[in-house]
Amino acid sequence: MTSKSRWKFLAMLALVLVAVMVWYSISREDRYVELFYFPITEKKEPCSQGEAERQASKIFGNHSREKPIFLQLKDYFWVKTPSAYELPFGTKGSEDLLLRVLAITSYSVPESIQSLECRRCVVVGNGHRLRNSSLGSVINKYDVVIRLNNAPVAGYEGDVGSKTTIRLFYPESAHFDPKMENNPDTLLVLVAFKAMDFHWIETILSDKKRVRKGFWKQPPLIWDVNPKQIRILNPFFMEIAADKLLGLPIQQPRKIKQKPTTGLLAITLALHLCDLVHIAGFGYPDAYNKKQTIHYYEQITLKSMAGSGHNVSQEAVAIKRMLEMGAVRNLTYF
Ligand SMILES: CC(=O)N[C@H]1[C@H]([C@H](O)[C@H](O)CO)O[C@](OP(=O)(O)OC[C@H]2O[C@@H](n3ccc(N)nc3=O)[C@H](O)[C@@H]2O)(C(=O)O)C[C@@H]1O
Ligand SMILES: CC(=O)N[C@@H]1[C@@H](O)[C@H](O[C@@H]2O[C@H](CO)[C@H](O)[C@H](O)[C@H]2O)[C@@H](CO)O[C@H]1O
Repeated sequence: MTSKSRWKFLAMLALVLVAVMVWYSISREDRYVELFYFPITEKKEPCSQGEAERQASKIFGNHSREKPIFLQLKDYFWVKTPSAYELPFGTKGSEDLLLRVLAITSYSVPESIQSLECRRCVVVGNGHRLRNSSLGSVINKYDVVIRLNNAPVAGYEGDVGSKTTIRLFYPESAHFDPKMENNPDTLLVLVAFKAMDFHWIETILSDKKRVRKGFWKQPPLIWDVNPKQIRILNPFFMEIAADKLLGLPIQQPRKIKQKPTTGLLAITLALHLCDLVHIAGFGYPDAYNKKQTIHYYEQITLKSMAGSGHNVSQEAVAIKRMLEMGAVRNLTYF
């Protein structure tokens, strides 16, 4: 081989190598390397009482832990607790509807959670990263498993587990067959975004005439749940997720409503309820990755989220910050 053709050969080799590297990085779900991933052991994680509280106080301030997780009748019946903001950041203007809902639901944190010496929690996001993760048995080992919206477990147990301690939802995200996707004692926690969300749960639980208008997607008209399972999330957590994690304005013009995703809200909640907070299934593809499906259970892309009022890149920054400071740990990659 002459020296000229040797150089040609080496240049070709380098080109092929670069092409393979580019192909590899594009074929990945997105361009993040496996940052903030920790290997999973079969043992229960060591749990330090008060750890999440210490971390939460750094992010949300010292007094956020004093807030009740769920709204209580006594705060709206005898004493009319004033709220500075309207839904979804407060209850201002929705008190009457809320009062009727609180009269037929409950607010207690179940004894099974109260009695734990140290609360190990995992928040399971709906992200595609859970697919083929085989994390099911790991997820089932946590004391509290928090799930979101209509994310299924049936048929996905190997990847996402089958235990659901808490599920956050709103009418448009309620699963039509709640018995199939939850356990008999799962707490179904309503995240209210508008007064109609209180009205919907009232009509369901009291079997009153359903209202079809006022929702961006038709919620269930019949919903087979036990009222004892229902809780109403304190909108305070939506307020601090928006303010302290995303720096969003709380008072916004009616049309442009920026708000945290339900997953970010769930992490905020977990940092107030738990001693240890792990997450799994969080992280969106990059915006240019238009064909990548976002859920572990259905084929939809980022396009479906246009008009949702979420800024997923800003949320990724907030989650990375929490991972870096050790407030939460990640079972999948980010
Ligand atoms: C069309 C639409 O409005 N989609 C919204 C859906 C939809 O309403 C429900 O799935 C019910 O069908 O709900 C949302 O979210 P969604 O139900 O998709 O996902 C729940 C939470 O998981 C985290 N997630 C999800 C996918 C992904 N690739 N990475 C993630 O990190 C997010 O934190 C997300 O909140 C929602 O409530 O936040 C936000 C989505 O914008
Ligand atoms: C004013 C109004 O109803 N806006 C709707 C948004 O709330 C809704 O976003 C969705 O609103 C939900 C609350 O109802 C959750 O925040 C969810 O994460 C978010 O995606 C989008 C969905 O495509 O449709 C608009 O018409």
